[in-house]
Amino acid sequence: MTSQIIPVDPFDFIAFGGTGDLAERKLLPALYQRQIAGQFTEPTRIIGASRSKLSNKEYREFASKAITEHVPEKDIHADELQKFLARLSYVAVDAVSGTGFEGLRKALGDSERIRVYYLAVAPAIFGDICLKLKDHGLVSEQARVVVEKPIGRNLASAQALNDQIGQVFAEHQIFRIDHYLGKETVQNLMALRFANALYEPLWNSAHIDHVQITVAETVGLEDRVSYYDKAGALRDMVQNHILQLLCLVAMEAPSNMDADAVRDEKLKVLRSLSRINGNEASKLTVRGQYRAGASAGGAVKGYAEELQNGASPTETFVAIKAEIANWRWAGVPFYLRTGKRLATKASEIVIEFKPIPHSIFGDHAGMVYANQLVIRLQPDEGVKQWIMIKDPGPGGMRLRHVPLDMSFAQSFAVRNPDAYERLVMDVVRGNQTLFMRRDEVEAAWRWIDPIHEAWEDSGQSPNGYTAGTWGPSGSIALIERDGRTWHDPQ
Ligand SMILES: NC(=O)C1=CN([C@@H]2O[C@H](COP(=O)(O)OP(=O)(O)OC[C@H]3O[C@@H](n4cnc5c(N)ncnc54)[C@H](OP(=O)(O)O)[C@@H]3O)[C@@H](O)[C@H]2O)C=CC1
Ligand SMILES: O=C1O[C@H](COP(=O)(O)O)[C@@H](O)[C@H](O)[C@H]1O
Repeated sequence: MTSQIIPVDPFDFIAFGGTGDLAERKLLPALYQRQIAGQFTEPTRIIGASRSKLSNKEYREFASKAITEHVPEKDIHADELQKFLARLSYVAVDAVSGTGFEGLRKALGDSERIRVYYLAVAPAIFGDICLKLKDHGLVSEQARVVVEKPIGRNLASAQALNDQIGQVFAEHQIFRIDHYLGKETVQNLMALRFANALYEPLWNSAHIDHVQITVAETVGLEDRVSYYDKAGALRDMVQNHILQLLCLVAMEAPSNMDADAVRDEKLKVLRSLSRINGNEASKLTVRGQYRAGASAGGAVKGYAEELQNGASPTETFVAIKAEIANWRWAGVPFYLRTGKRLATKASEIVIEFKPIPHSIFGDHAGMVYANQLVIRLQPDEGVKQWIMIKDPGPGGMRLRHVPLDMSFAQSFAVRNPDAYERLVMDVVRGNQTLFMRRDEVEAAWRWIDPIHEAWEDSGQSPNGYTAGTWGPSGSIALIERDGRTWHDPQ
């Protein structure tokens, strides 16, 4: 099966932070993949911009290495790589002092082409870059700016950051990226819900018992100590990725796929989340921090040991029982959990339907399990609808719980593009459907901030958990005291 590639108009892609980790591991490989997929039209250019004094040749060497290391070998073709490198140039700029912006203006010239300013830099300098772009006359109507998470560390700082960016770019030019929205199965969740008549009549509190969202990672701190220790799992993963997933599960059908139609519906969900205040935080949330243990077959250090400077109150795991106070979802818990150094790397959404009201099969037929819809985001993207069937063959009526399995890799022989590939092309097209609007980001912080405040006020530390497990025992208690169980991804 082939997928249809729709070429985009020629564009200039300016990667601020073009020498950083994100550019190396994600942006340059994603742009290369879109080129070999045939999505570029000419003349498309990519300009790296950061403080290091590099020549064009040296930046091309950096990009060549990034692509060789982060693109699968089968996709590396010498002629395509040369063609890609020929698009690249580099300008040394310092966003704080402002040096180099004149050079950037010269490199861009007077073209009317689409300009994508991708801010792959620390949020502290987003405002500086935007203002300097404006001062140098580099913000045309065709310009877009892409900002990475985290947008702030609480509501006040997010508002300040949004104000700074908003002084220079109009909201329709601002692309707040959440790479989870570019994942294939996340978009498929919308197709599943809104392109099928089957689920919608059941998609409410009359038929759904609860929802689980698990985003589990096996990695630890990696080399992101300075960022992660100030952020923690709630800010790093829940405020953005997990709440976005929750929105897509819980939102009403938008009237169409236009950006604002979709974002209006997500915003209503965020605003309907029941606040978790001081007293409730100890009952409805669990924090953890990994201790030494085993991961991917080897011994790994605990978080505090990795930090080197000792103890830290930062959580590397969080589980939350969330409620959405509206007609569709009242009384349906959404259990959310994410953590580093867990038993496996996997992300899943589980929709558990209510059990049948009465079993007619008697004691010998075996258990009757509730139907579950399991949406697997990664790895092995796909959807499984668990149902009860009769165990095949003679010997009476015995029941079995089996999945109707739609694994995308098996069903479709097409390459599954990385989230950044899809999202970067959407920026060029000017399609904001899969990007967060200012009010969404701020509504998410309004829900997150009281949880943080409650944790700080409690003076308690996160509970320890052994690396390579499913988090602290309190997380299991959080769901089991409601008579339910976590569905641990395999
Ligand atoms: N890495 C990842 O996987 C993810 C990153 N993000 C976000 O992306 C952004 C970038 O992260 P990451 O790539 O990891 O960070 P890095 O620290 O690896 O890179 C930062 C980049 O910014 C440049 N830079 C720093 N100061 C200035 C300045 N004053 N003027 C111009 N350029 C500057 C650096 O180059 P130089 O020193 O040469 O100036 C470098 O290229 C952050 O906001 C991060 O939170 C979000 C999700 C995932
Ligand atoms: O944004 C982030 O996401 C990654 C996990 O992304 P995934 O696509 O590998 O699931 C996480 O490791 C990182 O801490 C966070 O900043």
